[in-house]
Amino acid sequence: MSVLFISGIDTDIGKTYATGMLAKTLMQQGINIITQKLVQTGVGVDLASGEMNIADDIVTHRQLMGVPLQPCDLAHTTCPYRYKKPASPHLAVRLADDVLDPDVITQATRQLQVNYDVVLLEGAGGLLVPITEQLLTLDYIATQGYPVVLVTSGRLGSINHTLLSLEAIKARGLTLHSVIYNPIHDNAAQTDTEIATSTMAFLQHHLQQYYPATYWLTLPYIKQDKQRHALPYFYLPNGFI
Ligand SMILES: Nc1ncnc2c1ncn2[C@@H]1O[C@H](COP(=O)(O)OP(=O)(O)OP(=O)(O)O)[C@@H](O)[C@H]1O
Ligand SMILES: C[C@H](N)[C@H](N)CCCCCC(=O)O
Ligand SMILES: [Mg+2]
Repeated sequence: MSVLFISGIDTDIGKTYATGMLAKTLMQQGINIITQKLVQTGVGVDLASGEMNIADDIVTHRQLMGVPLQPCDLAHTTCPYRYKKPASPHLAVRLADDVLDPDVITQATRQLQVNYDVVLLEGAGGLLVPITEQLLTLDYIATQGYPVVLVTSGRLGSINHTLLSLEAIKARGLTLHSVIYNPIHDNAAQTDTEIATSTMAFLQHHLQQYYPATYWLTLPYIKQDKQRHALPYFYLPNGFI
């Protein structure tokens, strides 16, 4: 499998951190890997050139990987579609008076595949986020047949969001490659730790029962200044890729 689609149960659930950490770990295992962002909203404009900046999530991926921005980043191949409004892509595209052509994204992925063995393609928000008025993220994944990695957490509400995402993936006949549990909400300030622990156990059990071939991974907590602190170890099961 050379393209994995990284989705999550919602926006801000940790897809970017999971994608960067996966890329870093697989890179350390000798895999020639790159990340891509489906479409980025909430992007700033470079004052000097007037051009849209490189996608924020791509910048974070490279920081986590510990590599500089690549030529394919500077050429925006890793995220051709970038928009100013921090909103659902279909709205951000409309407000920019633009048209998003999914074939452009597919061509960008194919171009990356020429130079890299694995592409991790991060979505925007969750699986049913519209990238155009007519096309949901999941519609796009289904046309490509990409296996899905789903990022979740232990915050109250995650069980429902996770199982709904699994139903949607199954309904399209797609492969659920793995579920990544992000412990970001596991401290008492964010949610009840008893709820987080129970949510994790419930989801793990559900996967063992109904998705025995799916990997379960736990993302480490990453200190905010990722460039100064050594990154924690991210355990990937044997045969993950
Ligand atoms: N494992 C983690 N360790 C530390 N901080 C985290 C972790 N996961 C997420 N965060 C924090 O939560 C924020 C949101 O996470 P992230 O940007 O990965 O979300 P996302 O799912 O990629 O959102 P989007 O839909 O906008 O792409 C991050 O900016 C970071 O501050
Ligand atoms: C701007 C934000 N951080 C994301 N990149 C976009 C999230 C879109 C969510 C749309 C929705 O589910 O209502
Ligand atoms: Mg992201």
